[in-house]
Amino acid sequence: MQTYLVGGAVRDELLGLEVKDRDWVVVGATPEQMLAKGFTQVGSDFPVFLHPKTHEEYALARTERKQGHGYHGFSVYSATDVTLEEDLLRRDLTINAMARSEQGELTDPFHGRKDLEARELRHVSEAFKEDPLRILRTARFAARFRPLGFSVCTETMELMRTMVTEGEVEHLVPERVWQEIQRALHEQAPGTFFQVLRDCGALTVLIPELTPDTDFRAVIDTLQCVHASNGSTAERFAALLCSLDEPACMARARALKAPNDCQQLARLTVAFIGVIRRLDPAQPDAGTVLELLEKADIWRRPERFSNLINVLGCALEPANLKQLAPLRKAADATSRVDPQTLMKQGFSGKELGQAIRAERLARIAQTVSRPSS
Ligand SMILES: Nc1ccn([C@@H]2O[C@H](COP(=O)(O)OP(=O)(O)OP(=O)(O)O)[C@@H](O)[C@H]2O)c(=O)n1
Repeated sequence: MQTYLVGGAVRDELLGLEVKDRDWVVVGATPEQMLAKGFTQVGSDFPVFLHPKTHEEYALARTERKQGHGYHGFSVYSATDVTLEEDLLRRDLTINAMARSEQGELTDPFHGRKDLEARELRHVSEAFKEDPLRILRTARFAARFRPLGFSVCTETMELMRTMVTEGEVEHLVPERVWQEIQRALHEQAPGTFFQVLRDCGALTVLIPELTPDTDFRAVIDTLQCVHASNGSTAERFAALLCSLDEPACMARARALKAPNDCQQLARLTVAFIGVIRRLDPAQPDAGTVLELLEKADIWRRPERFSNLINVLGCALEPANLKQLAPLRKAADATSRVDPQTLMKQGFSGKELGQAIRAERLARIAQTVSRPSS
């Protein structure tokens, strides 16, 4: 029995990066031997075990072959005669297909180290085609390692284009797609993820609303700006969809099964952008401003409002950016309207609602509808 460190840990160590998760491959062992050593088996699809002390994952060497479309229908073969090289061959990218033995020796049959040095993301073999999720993974690695100078090599980009043409991307389930998008949004260059998907044609399937006419440079810059401000997933997702109109944005957010907070922030972002572009910068209309603040329910959701302002600060064109200051001032002024005071004045029920609204409107008019002095 031989144990090897594999995948991301070997890659990151060679890049001089911090290693977070360590995955291991065990060659020449049976499940019974692993259990006898105190490992616990996890996952029913393939033989993967958790180390009794470190709880790191140890997978028995295996080969995989695809039978159906998409992410379903893999047949897994695991036995003591599966070699390390065979296990590495089933992997996605050469930089992820290296192994290090317990003695420190590197096994690198697909020249992952050379590709690391050349900063190239390259598929290991044609088996890459068997898993369309790998298109998203490759785009994600491109987004992660872009600051180090990595890009997808020509041959892999070609292969990914073929996979898209053959309809493979359509078989991915929304949950898996969302998982990759969510991770990609937090990589170092999130825009690169979508650029790679665009270059291979997958974006037309996954987010068709981002059409060839979309100002993609602006989308990438907005994403990068939100990334630089350490924005949440919802802020990043809103930045991604901010160039759409409200119905298109909502339809796509739902189809992607984005979580509720992401859907809502994206919807508010596109709604605000649409109205802000039409506001008179010298004298914004108080009623319109109030409607916007109501739509965002800023009094009950102040944190979401500050997320919204952050995305808008990245998404708006310079000419419209100056509208954010009056919006903030209006938010501040209206948040000081106290329903308790109005109740003491005798307002209740529907009238209380109207009085609150009237008071908010008056305060907005005072703060934003006059040219600021
Ligand atoms: N669809 C996939 C998923 C995983 N792998 C292989 O399994 C390893 C571990 O997968 P994962 O933990 O998802 O990725 P890491 O490379 O460890 O990257 P991360 O830093 O994101 O954890 C990868 O390196 C790769 O060799 C693969 O070939 N194809």
